[in-house]
Amino acid sequence: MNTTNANALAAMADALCATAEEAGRIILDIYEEGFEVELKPDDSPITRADRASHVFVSKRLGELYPDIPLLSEEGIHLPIAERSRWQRFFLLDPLDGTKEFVKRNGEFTVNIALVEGRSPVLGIVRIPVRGVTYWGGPHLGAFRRHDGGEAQPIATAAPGPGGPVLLASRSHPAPETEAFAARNGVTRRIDAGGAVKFCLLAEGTAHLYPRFNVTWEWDTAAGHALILGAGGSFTAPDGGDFPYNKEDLANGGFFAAWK
Ligand SMILES: Nc1ncnc2c1ncn2[C@@H]1O[C@H](COP(=O)(O)O)[C@@H](OP(=O)(O)O)[C@H]1O
Ligand SMILES: [Mg+2]
Repeated sequence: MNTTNANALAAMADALCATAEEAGRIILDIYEEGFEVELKPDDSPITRADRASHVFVSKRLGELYPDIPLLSEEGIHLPIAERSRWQRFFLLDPLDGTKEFVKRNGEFTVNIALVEGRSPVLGIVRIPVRGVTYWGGPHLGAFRRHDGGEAQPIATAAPGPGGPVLLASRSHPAPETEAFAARNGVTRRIDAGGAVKFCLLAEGTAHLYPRFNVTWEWDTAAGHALILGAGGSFTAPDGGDFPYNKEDLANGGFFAAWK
C-alpha cells in the first residue's frame, strides 16, 4: 500500500485544521442563532449544525483531495464491499458531542481523521467554543494551537503524586467506569463530551480513558491518531489492535492512556 509521507501529512494537517476551524465557525453561528433538535432513527439527536458542518467539510475535502474518499457520520455509508477497496479515506464526525451542543455546555468538537489501511495516521480535533485545535499522528507528533497563537507540541504525561485522572463520557456514562476506578484506586475524574476527552489525554491533563460502551469509528479515529502522536497508547481492552473500516463501523470498548 502507498502510504502518505510525513511531509505530505504535515501539509495535509494544515489544510485539515483550517477546514475544521471553518466548520467550527459555521457551527458556532448556529449555536448562537438557535436550532431545533431532531432525532435520528437510533434516537440520537441531530441539528442543522451537524448537517451544515458535514456539507461544508465534505465539499472542501472533495475540492482539496478529490482522490480520497470520505466517510462521514452524516453522509452515505457505503457497504463494506466498496469500502474494503479503499487504501485510505477521511473519517469525519462533523459535530461530535451533539448532546453537549444541545445542552450548550461547549464540549463538542469537529473530528477529521485520515485512515490508511485499518489505522488512523492523522487526526484533527477542533473545540470551537474554546477556540483551540489539536492535531497529530503517529509519524507526526501532536500539537495544540489556540486561536491567534503558535502551534505548541504536546505529549501525554505520567500521573503526578495525586494519582491518575480518569476520563469518562458526560452524556453516556457506563457503570463499568466506577468499577474500573475503584479497582485501580483512581480518585480523580473528569467527565467531558465527545473528543474533548482525547485532547485532555494528549496534553497530559488526564491519564486514563477506559471506554466500555459503544462509540462509532468517526468518534474515535481523530483522537486515536492524536493520542498516538502524543506518545500515548490506544488499544482494544485486551491490549490488541483497534482497527477501522469495519463492516458495521461500530467500535467495541477501548483503552487509551499515557505511556
Ligand atoms: N446511547 C447513545 N446515544 C447516542 N450516542 C451515543 C450513545 N452511546 C454512545 N454514543 C456515541 O457517543 C458519542 C459522544 O461521545 P461521548 O459519549 O464520549 O460524549 C456520540 O457522538 P455524536 O455526538 O457525534 O453522535 C455517539 O456516537
Ligand atoms: Mg460523534
